[in-house]
Amino acid sequence: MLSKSPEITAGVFEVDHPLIECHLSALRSVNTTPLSFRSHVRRLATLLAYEATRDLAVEPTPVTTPLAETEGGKLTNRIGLIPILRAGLGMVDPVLDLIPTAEVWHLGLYRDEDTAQPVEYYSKLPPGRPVDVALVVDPMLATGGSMLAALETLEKWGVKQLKLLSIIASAEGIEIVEKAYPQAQIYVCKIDPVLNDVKYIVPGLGDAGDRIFNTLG
Ligand SMILES: O=P(O)(O)OC[C@H]1O[C@H](OP(=O)(O)OP(=O)(O)O)[C@H](O)[C@@H]1O
Ligand SMILES: O=c1cc[nH]c(=O)[nH]1
Ligand SMILES: [Mg+2]
Repeated sequence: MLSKSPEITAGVFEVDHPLIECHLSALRSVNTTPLSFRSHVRRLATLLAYEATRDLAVEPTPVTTPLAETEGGKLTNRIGLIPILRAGLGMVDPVLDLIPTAEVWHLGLYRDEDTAQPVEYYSKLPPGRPVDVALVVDPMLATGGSMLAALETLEKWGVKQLKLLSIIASAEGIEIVEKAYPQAQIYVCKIDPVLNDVKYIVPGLGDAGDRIFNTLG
């Protein structure tokens, strides 16, 4: 009999792994083309998702192999994959490859360039039918404003378990989100030390959405 209900620990997890280190370096580089930028985002999202899904509940399920009956496992809960548009879209396919049964619910938020405040422009969550576990994906967590706005929407929807996946977060953004949502699990590849005067993460990687979609101008 499988016994797979690992303990759920809230907090911030900076995932330390040689492959993350290498792909993140390539992602940061100003010389990385949009084509490789997208592929490094996908690889990093896969590695983050592997860590972030470690404690998902699994229930036993019978499997018939060509040779015998055996016992396998299947995910117990409804999993929602929540990309914050636009940049979060770059992390959807790799996570969906790992969890093909996940429901994808998009949240449209952009950061006003002058105020750095989040502006919501898309949300179509069906009232009364929240997922059990939300994996919120956005490569960048800078001031934390966009993530906080997304979490507020998901909390109102009724989601109980919140898992946030960002490739780079700023130290101050993470502190703000952790304080507001101490029950959330936050998975990041790297916590960078500062925001500059226009609230970009330094050293960071620039504007993730523009680099994914080749809209730097
Ligand atoms: O923590 P914050 O200070 O809120 O900043 C982070 C947000 O900014 C970026 O999105 P952006 O507003 O550039 O939109 P885009 O994905 O459409 O480019 C990023 O992908 C986050 O959503
Ligand atoms: O450094 C940052 C901050 C916000 N959004 C980004 O894409 N990058
Ligand atoms: Mg952007």
